[in-house]
Amino acid sequence: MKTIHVAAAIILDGNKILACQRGYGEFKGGWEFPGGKLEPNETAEQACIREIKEELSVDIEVARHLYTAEHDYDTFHLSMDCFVCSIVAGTIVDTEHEDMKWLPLDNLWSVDWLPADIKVVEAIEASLA
Ligand SMILES: Nc1nc2c([nH]c(=O)n2[C@H]2C[C@H](O)[C@@H](COP(=O)(O)OP(=O)(O)OP(=O)(O)O)O2)c(=O)[nH]1
Repeated sequence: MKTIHVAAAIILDGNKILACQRGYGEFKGGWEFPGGKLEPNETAEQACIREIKEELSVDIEVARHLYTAEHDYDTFHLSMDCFVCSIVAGTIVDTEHEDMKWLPLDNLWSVDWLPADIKVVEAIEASLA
């Protein structure tokens, strides 16, 4: 099975994190962390910063790597590096997602996360909540 490498941002603002709802494709309607696939010769951290700029139009700073989610979907294996980040410049303009929510750390299960994200949310609860 092919492996897809993705970098995702857990954007923290006070006691809230940003959750985004996919607007297209196979996982449309599911909730995720903003991010995307690594390009050749790019580190996961670089991909994370680039994707957030492309998707949300803001500059982020990466505080630390929190968790790598490994998940077998039907047609590919996902390896997703998740970084705790904060916005350092700009205002969010989201052109890509169906919806977006700032979720309080004590209410992270109020959206329907993509399968690979369940363990990420558990890791957030264990270390941030
Ligand atoms: N960005 C992101 N992707 C996730 C998460 N959880 C999860 O299973 N995925 C999956 C969905 C996609 O198959 C893949 C991410 O790829 P992507 O965001 O570039 O989405 P995509 O394949 O539709 O992008 P593209 O080829 O159209 O540029 O990882 C998550 O929390 N964030």
